[in-house]
Amino acid sequence: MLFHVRMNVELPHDLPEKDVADILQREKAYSQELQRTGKWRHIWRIAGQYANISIFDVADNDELHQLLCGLPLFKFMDIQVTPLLRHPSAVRADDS
Ligand SMILES: O=C(O)CC1=CCC(=O)O1
Repeated sequence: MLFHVRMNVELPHDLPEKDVADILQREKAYSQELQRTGKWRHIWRIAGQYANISIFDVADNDELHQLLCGLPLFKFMDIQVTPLLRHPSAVRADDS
């Protein structure tokens, strides 16, 4: 199942710099590992915002929930999820 996920990040201003660096390093490693598995298909920065648009390809809602809850930045994020399905007018056989 494909999901469009928007993640808005808001880090507390009083979070110590070394904690921020640690979280961001772990976030990058976690995200890149999921991208390598194909579960996190796309990640795009939203211009001018500390936010991204991502596409996940996972088995079901439960798997998506588990993956999102595992994000090191999870507690600092506002996450909006939109389930996707193929449009009947799409001309490509896949979305790669
Ligand atoms: O920077 C972001 O948009 C938050 C984020 C999600 C995965 C990642 O590496 O950073």
